[in-house]
Amino acid sequence: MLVENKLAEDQLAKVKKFTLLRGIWRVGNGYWRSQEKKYAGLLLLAIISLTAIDVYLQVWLNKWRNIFFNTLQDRDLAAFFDSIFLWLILTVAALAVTVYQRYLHQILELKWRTWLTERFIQEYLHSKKYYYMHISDNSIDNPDQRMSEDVKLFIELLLKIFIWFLYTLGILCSFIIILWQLSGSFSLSWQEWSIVIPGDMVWIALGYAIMVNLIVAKFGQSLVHLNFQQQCFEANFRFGLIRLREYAEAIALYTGEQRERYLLKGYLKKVYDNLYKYINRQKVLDCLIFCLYRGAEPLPYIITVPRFFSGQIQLGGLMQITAAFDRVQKSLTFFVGWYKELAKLEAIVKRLANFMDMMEQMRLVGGNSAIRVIASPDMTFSVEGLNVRLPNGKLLIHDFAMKLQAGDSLLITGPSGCGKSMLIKAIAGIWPFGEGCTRIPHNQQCLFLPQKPYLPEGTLREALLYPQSGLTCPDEEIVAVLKKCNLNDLVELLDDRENWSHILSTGEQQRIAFARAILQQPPWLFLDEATSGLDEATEKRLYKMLRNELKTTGIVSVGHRSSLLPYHDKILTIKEKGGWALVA
Ligand SMILES: Nc1ncnc2c1ncn2[C@@H]1O[C@H](COP(=O)(O)OP(=O)(O)OP(=O)(O)O)[C@@H](O)[C@H]1O
Repeated sequence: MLVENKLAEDQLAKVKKFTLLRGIWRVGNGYWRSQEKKYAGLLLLAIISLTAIDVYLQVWLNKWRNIFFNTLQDRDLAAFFDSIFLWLILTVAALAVTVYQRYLHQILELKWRTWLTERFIQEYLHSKKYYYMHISDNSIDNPDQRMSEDVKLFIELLLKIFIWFLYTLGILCSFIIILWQLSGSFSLSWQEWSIVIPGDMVWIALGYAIMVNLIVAKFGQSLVHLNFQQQCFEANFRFGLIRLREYAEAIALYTGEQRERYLLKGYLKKVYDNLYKYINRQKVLDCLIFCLYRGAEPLPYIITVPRFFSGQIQLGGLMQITAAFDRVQKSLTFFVGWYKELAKLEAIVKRLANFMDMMEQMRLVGGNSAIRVIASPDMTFSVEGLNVRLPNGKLLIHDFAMKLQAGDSLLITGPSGCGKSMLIKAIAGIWPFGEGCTRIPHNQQCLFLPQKPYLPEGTLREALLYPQSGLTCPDEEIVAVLKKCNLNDLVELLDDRENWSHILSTGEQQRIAFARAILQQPPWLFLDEATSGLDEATEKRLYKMLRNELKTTGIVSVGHRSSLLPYHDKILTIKEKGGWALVA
């Protein structure tokens, strides 16, 4: 279909244009413009201030090294104990700063995560996007994982990297100044030209860090892609396990264990293969990082020791220089240590941005649907020029039209797979693929009873009144309806909390759906093979009850059995090649 192809192209173009910063902004900026922005801003400010204090304490600890080692060299016991006391004060201060910085960091993480997850859930449920994603051809994998795991990791990693970046920047700026002050100089001469360059240690640290960053960036690039794939494979494997649990009974009845093992093995193999590649790549990177870090350790000693031996600096100075060099060098190679985390963040941001794009596209699928759903000027339910299509554009039903008054009933029949379920969904206004117009009486509730009813977790009473959360109904009325639907055994269980869709038989669930319809008295009722699990006598009884209890309700049913004919005054037969015939 044209809309779908266009959406797929847009999707591809967006993935190609993806950059990490743009992706982070897209996923994360909403929170900082939300109602919580002031509180979040204060928290962030407190965290940044504590980070700055931490940097300040580190600078002091560096100065302390100079003092401490000089007391050793001078064999000055009183000064030695003074320096130990200073160390104690600095350590206690560092402890308080670290603990509170971490505490506030976690609070911010929690608030942001809750906000963002709620936002995703709200968006996902809005305009039936969850449903369009479910029926679309080019949808994304595992939206559930994206809303739970990916959102959590996104915020965890982003805040961690941001705070570390600030901390490292603070350390870098402070220690570059210290190192510059403590450094010696070197001279370059060529023919009669000679130039003295101060800050030898700073230049060496800088040169070394550039080299390390370039090497690691080259080797680490493939980790981003492997990480992205890993998240998908892990999610697919988890989804396979969930399906096994969900369809446990059917699989057991088919004795499909071997086939399931084969499928799960397939998912697991992908997880294993990709992780194996990742681990191998990581091994090379770890080896490189280790060599590059260790390689830098003797550098400051080698360069500074001549000044120490010649008496230009004391032992404390030597120790302070090496510590400062270590700090500067490590800060400059920040990217190296965080490459793994950045790779992970990039993969997660891609998945979340991709999910947001898909939700946007699903909004368009709903909003741009050429099946217009408009309010009917009177109490009639009508359809005009309706073409029903598959998501790929294939036409199933051509130019359908009908008009129903309140209390009318229509039965849709036809061979299996001809498009009856899609037609009833299109009439009810939830199938977006096709063209035409559906007029639904303004503000009138349409209740849909599918072949497999949905019973939410909770009490049986809540399941009966679903989706009306605020609806209350006297017990006598509920009991009477349950009895009419031949569900006497459930009367005692009204307030029991169970996973009803696992406990009740398909026929019982279908009878619950009928009870729901009687209790809620909707003006329009759609039944898609809603009695397929029932014997003919029960089906007859329930339809009779529907007609008696819901006299003004318009009913549209899909069904195969001829026993349904007497309960409907119009019969629609779907024929081959999109044809149809309506008999009143
Ligand atoms: N989300 C979907 N994406 C692509 N094709 C679909 C989708 N849902 C259903 N189909 C296909 O559309 C066709 C019509 O499906 P539909 O469920 O409307 O048939 P039906 O007439 O109700 O069949 P039955 O009587 O067996 O329930 C089928 O060939 C089905 O495979």
